[in-house]
Amino acid sequence: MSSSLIDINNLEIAFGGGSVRAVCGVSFSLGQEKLGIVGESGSGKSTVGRAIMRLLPPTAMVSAERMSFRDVDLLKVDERKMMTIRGRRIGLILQDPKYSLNPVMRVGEQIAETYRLHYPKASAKQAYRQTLEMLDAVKIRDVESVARLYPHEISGGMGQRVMIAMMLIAEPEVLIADEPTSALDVTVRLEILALLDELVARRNLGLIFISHDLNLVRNFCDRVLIMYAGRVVEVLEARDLDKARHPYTQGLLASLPSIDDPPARLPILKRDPSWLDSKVLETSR
Ligand SMILES: Nc1ncnc2c1ncn2[C@@H]1O[C@H](COP(=O)(O)OP(=O)(O)OP(=O)(O)O)[C@@H](O)[C@H]1O
Repeated sequence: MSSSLIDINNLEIAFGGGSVRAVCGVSFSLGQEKLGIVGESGSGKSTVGRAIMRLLPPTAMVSAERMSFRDVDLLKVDERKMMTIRGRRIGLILQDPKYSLNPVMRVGEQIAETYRLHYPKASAKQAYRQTLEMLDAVKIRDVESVARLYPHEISGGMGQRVMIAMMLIAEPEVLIADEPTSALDVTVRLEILALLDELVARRNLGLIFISHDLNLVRNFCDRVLIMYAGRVVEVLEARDLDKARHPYTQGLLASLPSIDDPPARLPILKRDPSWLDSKVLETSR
């Protein structure tokens, strides 16, 4: 068995009876690391994440030479077994906690309910104690007061902390975070990133961090996968991004605005049809 948490080889995903090729020949593996997947809107990042969680609609046509989590074949596993993996061994964090929290239930009750779902033998008192502990683990102060609030009474950053707390209850091995900080302002974003960073390190998790923000990913992740039109065009250690060889990655880097040296005009990203057939450029680890 390989030491990877997730192993994907030649993943193809199409919609519309094959007319929309959303993901074409994507291969990568994830260890206990922070792997960023970066690309523009529509490049297929979220589709890859949802395929791993087996959350694509039935109309999606999915094939791969391999798509596994540990020793589980994600191409063949049935829905019953998948329910023991999804949200338990692989956690998902989405952009906006507003849509994931129940608006008419207090935050603490929602966490306690999740706890009792995972640990059905736990008493109400135990679940409440764990709820406060989870809120504390995601660095919320005055946990008892926060537990009594409704989702509309908490800020976006606090909502994201609550979602992370709920997801940690099951002690997952892999986290997939799809634009988890895009709805947050800059300071709160940094706090949530620091929290994720600490949790990944302390719990030895593997993190797939999906984002359109190359600057953020280069500072936060260990390794970066650049996607263009459903394909992985380049894989790099985050610290080596300046050595990117693919013209698309180079174009993305050149279009990042700089505070120190603002260009008079940001360059327009040029695209080349030959990129659709080019080999993945990979810097060896
Ligand atoms: N359920 C679906 N039915 C049809 N096409 C879909 C479906 N889901 C995704 N697609 C198509 O697959 C392609 C990839 O979409 P995806 O959402 O993965 O891109 P993305 O890189 O995550 O973009 P964004 O950053 O905007 O979320 C797009 O062309 C999209 O329109």
